[in-house]
Amino acid sequence: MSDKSDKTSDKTIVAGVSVDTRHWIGGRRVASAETFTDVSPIDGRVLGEIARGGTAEVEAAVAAAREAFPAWAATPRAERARILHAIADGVEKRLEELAIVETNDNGALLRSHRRGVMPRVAHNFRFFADWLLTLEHEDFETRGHTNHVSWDPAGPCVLITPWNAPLMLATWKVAPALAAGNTVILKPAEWTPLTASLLADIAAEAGLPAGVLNVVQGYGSEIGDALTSHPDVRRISFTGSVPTARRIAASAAPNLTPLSLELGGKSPLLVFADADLDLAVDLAVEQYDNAGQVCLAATRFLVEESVAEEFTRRFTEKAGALRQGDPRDEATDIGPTIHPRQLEKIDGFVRRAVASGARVVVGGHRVDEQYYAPTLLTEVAQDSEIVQEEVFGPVLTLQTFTDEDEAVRLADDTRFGLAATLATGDPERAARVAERLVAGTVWVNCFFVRDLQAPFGGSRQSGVGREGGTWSFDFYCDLKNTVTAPNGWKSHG
Ligand SMILES: NC(=O)C1=CN([C@@H]2O[C@H](COP(=O)(O)OP(=O)(O)OC[C@H]3O[C@@H](n4cnc5c(N)ncnc54)[C@H](O)[C@@H]3O)[C@@H](O)[C@H]2O)C=CC1
Ligand SMILES: O=C(O)/C=C/C=C(\O)C(=O)O
Repeated sequence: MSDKSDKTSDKTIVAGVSVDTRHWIGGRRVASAETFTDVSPIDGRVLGEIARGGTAEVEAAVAAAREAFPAWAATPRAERARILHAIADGVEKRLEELAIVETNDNGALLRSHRRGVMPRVAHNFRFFADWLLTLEHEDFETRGHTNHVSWDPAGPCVLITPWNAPLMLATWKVAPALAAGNTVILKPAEWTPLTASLLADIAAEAGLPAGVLNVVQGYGSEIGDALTSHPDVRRISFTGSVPTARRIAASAAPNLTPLSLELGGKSPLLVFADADLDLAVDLAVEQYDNAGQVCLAATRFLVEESVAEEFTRRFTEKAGALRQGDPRDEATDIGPTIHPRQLEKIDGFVRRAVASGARVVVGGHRVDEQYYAPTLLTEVAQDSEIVQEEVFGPVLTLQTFTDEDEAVRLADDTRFGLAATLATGDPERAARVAERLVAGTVWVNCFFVRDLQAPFGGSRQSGVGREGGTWSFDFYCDLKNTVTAPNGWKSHG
């Protein structure tokens, strides 16, 4: 680790935007002796050489977060909220830059970043700033004693985030952690390190004190183990894969550091014969969003047998009209996968499925080493790998069912439980089925309607805990109940 805070060579220019490639620790830019290469999934072009952190950078970042904690925790809520709104202002001011850098870094559609994702980044800060100010628990009495519940800041929080929606998912965690009065060490995914660095600039410009937000860059376990096993870390929030979550849980276990885990899914889309079939097909085609690299994606279509043929016909027609290509082009519907390694993984899933009897209805092949054709497979067994495991690419399966019980049985028969989507014209059926499904979120005749007030997370191996609204504050705070004797002085109740 070395301090090279004056060197302009520690910046890279991405689509005309200057991005610092060093860590952000204690309000200073910090370089590492080693770097890693960040490439664009659009065309494999090198975007920059990024500081490759390890134990020394983690020690420095945790120390900075620990030092900054008491003052930030003591900062009045209204002032914390004001600074979070100023960060949101900064995000909105630089929205176009953030959108173009993110698209170059993770390959998701520029039009989505401009119009959907980056506005949500700003909203994450505004929402949690405002929610903080409403956070009250009514005092209540126990045999004349008053119970007062408070949300106390917990301390330094480690936030580890993935590449599929880098800044959106990072700020989902950063905003409530900061609002709660904690300090943060953010580690973005090594495939998408850039917008986290821009966030550090924006936060500093907004007046966030040094050390309150730290950004460390580096490879998964190379830097991750030091972060997650650190005894001074009070919370760990992680979004990513199940194997990494297991490793993080093991690393955090000796300190009993509380964890929030938002993991993968294998969510179903249930289409009943009484559904509006055009709506069902629209919902189905949406599952190719972000080239299928969305944890919430309903990747398993379960369609009532009597409408399966017509559903498949309409889906095939609609999917065939999708335009795959450069995500910077406004006309593109599906961009690249994040990395050739991810594409290899996707292709492996499809080849193994076909070898074991799956029939390709749509796609089923790579376009080149970055782009995978949107794919639909049918004639897949419930216990097959392609039905049970998360692919995280534009690969969907279709199975049929004959009645509601079978639909629910198939829907619930994986180790995941993140989300489920229903298409039905019968509100009573919707209520009945929703109640029986194991899922953190159920959408009825809609998809991806998200509200930060709602609890968000997964059941079974899709996660541990919920974030969103008050649930975020429950996680990022040490809840305390202060019991006061009648008249404020009598003891033992
Ligand atoms: N939101 C989601 O549900 C996501 C799910 N995935 C799933 O995971 C699969 C693999 O993708 P990866 O990028 O390899 O996911 P991953 O779970 O390995 O990476 C996510 C984050 O964890 C970090 N990380 C990795 N090892 C760590 C460790 N030992 N300690 C602390 N942090 C660590 C990474 O650097 C990254 O920031 C995907 O194919 C997909 O199935 C991936 C990204 C997001
Ligand atoms: O957009 C959201 O609210 C949540 C998105 C979550 C994912 O896409 C993910 O973790 O993969």
